[in-house]
Amino acid sequence: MSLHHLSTPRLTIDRRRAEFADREFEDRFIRHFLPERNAQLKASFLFSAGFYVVFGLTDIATLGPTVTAWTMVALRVLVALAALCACAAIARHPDSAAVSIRATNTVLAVGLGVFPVLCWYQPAAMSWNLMSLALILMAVYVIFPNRFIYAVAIGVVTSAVFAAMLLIQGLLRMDDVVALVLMLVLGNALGYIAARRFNLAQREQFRSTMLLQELADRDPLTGCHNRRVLQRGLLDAELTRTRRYGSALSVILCDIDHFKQINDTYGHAAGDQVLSEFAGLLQSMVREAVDTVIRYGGEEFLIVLPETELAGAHALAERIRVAFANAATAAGDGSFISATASFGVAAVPAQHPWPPSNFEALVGAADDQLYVVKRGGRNGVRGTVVTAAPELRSGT
Ligand SMILES: Nc1nc2c(ncn2[C@@H]2O[C@H](COP(=O)(O)OP(=O)(O)OP(=O)(O)O)[C@@H](O)[C@H]2O)c(=O)[nH]1
Repeated sequence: MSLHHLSTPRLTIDRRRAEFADREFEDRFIRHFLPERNAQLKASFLFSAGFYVVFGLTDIATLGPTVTAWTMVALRVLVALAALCACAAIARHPDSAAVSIRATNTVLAVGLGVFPVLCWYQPAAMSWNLMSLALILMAVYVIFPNRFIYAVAIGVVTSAVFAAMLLIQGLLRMDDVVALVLMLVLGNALGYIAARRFNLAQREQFRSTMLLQELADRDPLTGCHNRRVLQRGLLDAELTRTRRYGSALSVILCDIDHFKQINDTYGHAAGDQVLSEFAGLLQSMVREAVDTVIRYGGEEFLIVLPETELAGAHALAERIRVAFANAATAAGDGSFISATASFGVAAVPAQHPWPPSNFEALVGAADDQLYVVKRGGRNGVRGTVVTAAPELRSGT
């Protein structure tokens, strides 16, 4: 789950390609719909495999039980096998968008590569076969989920191959050839329009959903993320990464000191101003697109620092502490408000043998450190490495 601002360029849809201009965001979109897409693909593969094989009966009926007819049936079975292998690949790699797209293109390439061979040997049925192709083209564009540009490339190349075949065979009258080629053009044009509209509409809907989610995940006063991102599993996902790859992870819990006094002295609006300047300072001092600042409580913020050891997190907290203590917020009446903040740091070191299994343990450890700083006079930083057993924690 990525939590970084959805900037306008990331959300731009390249209307020519009918996908997001930003590759990473497009991948996110594809991953979002991958389970649905794979289910549709499997159903389409199985349906087309059955259909392809059943139509072998027409080969036998047209050509009789000849070697050519049986070769055609064998080719049809080959296509069905390719479709079954694609289903198996998708089932084995349900999380891989690349496998899903490769499986689609392989089945389409095998199926549409075999089809001209079948048609070549049944010249008498060419008109019917070309009409079937026009319908198959619609499936290529709208039934098999694929990247729009791949669907267009497959549709156009297949149609060109058939047009060339008609001309090379030279069995049909020129006016029939023109009518059939026009039908293929129409099939491609309708498929193109339908697929483009569908791909654009799906992306526009996804963009709206992401923007709404972004709004719901943000605190309106400070622009920081709110606690919903923790409920949605941000920190748990980071902990999973830590467990899987042995990478370090730190959190800083920080709280403005005597904030109630600021409110009482200067008023709630000035308090809000101090809060949003503190949040702005936090956001400006962390790594963009890597760290996450969350408004954890009223005047309490949680900073999540992936791949950061205790020393690095402690140093960052200290830099923020000094910067905030030296800053002043302009109150509405022309006076300036100075404030300090306290920081509790908790870190899971790289290759930790027992990283915590949930974020509460990590945040709880940072909270304990923050509490000690508050009790010790505030305006300070204290950190700990999180161990499996709370009693083994060591303060720094
Ligand atoms: N202006 C403003 N005040 C808030 C907001 N959210 C919480 N507060 C206030 O923040 C204050 C927090 O007070 P306390 O929890 O007593 O903590 P404190 O005064 O900062 O004292 P220490 O944390 O012990 O240093 C309360 O008065 C809340 O009303 C907010 O969004 N805006």
